[in-house]
Amino acid sequence: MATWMGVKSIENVLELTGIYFSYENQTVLEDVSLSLQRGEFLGLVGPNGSGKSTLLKIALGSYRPDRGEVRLFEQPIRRFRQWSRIGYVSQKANSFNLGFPATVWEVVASGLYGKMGLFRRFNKAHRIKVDEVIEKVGLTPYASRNIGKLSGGQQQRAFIARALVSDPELLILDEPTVGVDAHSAEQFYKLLSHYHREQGLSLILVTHDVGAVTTYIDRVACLNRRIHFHGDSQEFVAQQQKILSDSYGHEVQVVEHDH
Ligand SMILES: Nc1ncnc2c1ncn2[C@@H]1O[C@H](COP(=O)(O)OP(=O)(O)OP(=O)(O)O)[C@@H](O)[C@H]1O
Repeated sequence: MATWMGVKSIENVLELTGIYFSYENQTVLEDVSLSLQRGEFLGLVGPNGSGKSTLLKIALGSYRPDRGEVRLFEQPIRRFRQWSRIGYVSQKANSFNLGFPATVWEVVASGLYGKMGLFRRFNKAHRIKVDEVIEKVGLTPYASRNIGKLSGGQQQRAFIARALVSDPELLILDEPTVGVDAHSAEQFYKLLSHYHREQGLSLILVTHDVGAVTTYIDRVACLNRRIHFHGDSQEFVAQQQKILSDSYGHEVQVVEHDH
């Protein structure tokens, strides 16, 4: 973290400024600015097709915006090289190829490749790390099982473990609880909350589960082509019907989590 005369300045792990993006002739993002400070847990909500996944892909450098600037860990994205500081779990993890011949352990261990260089030889410390993360996500009994033989929720936990095994500072999750039952989703939010609180992990969670947003998350951004709200989750809760009807264009029923 940058310091000047002993005063800690706040570090943005992600900063998007004035982003515009179109697919062929469809404008998907218009003047979107959003930032995430170190240690923040941001929920990104918005209706289907509102540009959430596109925005994440821009943040991760997969797409280049038509206009605007992306900064990661205070560096312009074109100069950023430390990709192992960022973990990403895409929506596609939900539709993983069930025939893929790898065990849970191997899938999780593959998350270390980025840090290991060319020869990819696991030493004892690597193996301990993989075992630890598998235990944290509650998959120890399934470690040697083929990933395709797990339930959707268990597979999802394996993909989170793969993203966490390299100790990222920022974790980006695109709708990780789709197709996961309510109890598993709750466990999953608790796990994220643990990493957030205990290890200061910065998180962006794309979700349609507005109830989770209000329970576990510090800040909320509501996107529908433009940012319709960006602020504290308390403030979001206080005004959520208005914010959601502005951005979704209709009344939204909010399911409260029971805490
Ligand atoms: N590769 C693509 N080519 C053309 N159009 C696309 C492409 N990907 C997404 N779109 C369109 O861009 C818009 C934004 O899509 P995006 O996936 O970013 O939305 P989203 O908010 O993540 O949606 P959801 O909540 O349904 O996952 C949608 O209208 C979508 O149809």
